Amino acid sequence: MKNDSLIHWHSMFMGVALLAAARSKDARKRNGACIVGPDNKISGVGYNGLPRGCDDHDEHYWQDDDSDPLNSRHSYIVHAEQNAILNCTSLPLHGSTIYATQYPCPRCVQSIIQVGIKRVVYLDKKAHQERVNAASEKMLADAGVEIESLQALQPESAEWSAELAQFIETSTTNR
Ligand SMILES: O=c1[nH]c(=O)n([C@H]2C[C@H](O)[C@@H](COP(=O)(O)O)O2)cc1CO
Ligand SMILES: [Zn+2]
Repeated sequence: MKNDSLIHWHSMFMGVALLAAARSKDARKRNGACIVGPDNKISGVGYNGLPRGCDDHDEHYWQDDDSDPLNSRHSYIVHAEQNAILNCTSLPLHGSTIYATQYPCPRCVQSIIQVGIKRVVYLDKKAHQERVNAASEKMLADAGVEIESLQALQPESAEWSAELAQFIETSTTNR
């Protein structure tokens, strides 16, 4: 008998992004991203973390001094969206959609545009990063890349994703 009880495509792809986020070692924020082709095939997944070979246990990488690039975590962490692009298993990414757990920063937006991704679907948007988000938004608009919140696109998927995020948050303890 056929089972009609299944999740929406948007839930699946944001769910994959959230599962990837659960692998992140960043105690401040765990982000994930999933790139999907027009045929609903996943071509790349990533989460925020240090480049390969850089030791996660080296506290130097996680320092918070933004006045000194050598001692700032921002010099070292590869963003989730960037990792999803770098990890992609099929090219080109023209016409793809990227599902991101967070509204992408301008640097990631540059890469998103340059590889030909045509749509961004995000889960959360940090209100206090209004100016940064506006910079991302301007580039995306000028480049003709659509950006929409999962909440606006598919409210049920957004609700489902928020529950999954909560479950991951409470159930991941270094396993
Ligand atoms: O778009 C993003 N994608 C992404 O993976 N991140 C990562 C970088 C850091 O590891 C973590 C927290 O970012 P921040 O320190 O900029 O608040 O989330 C952060 C952003 C937004 O800045
Ligand atoms: Zn970014």
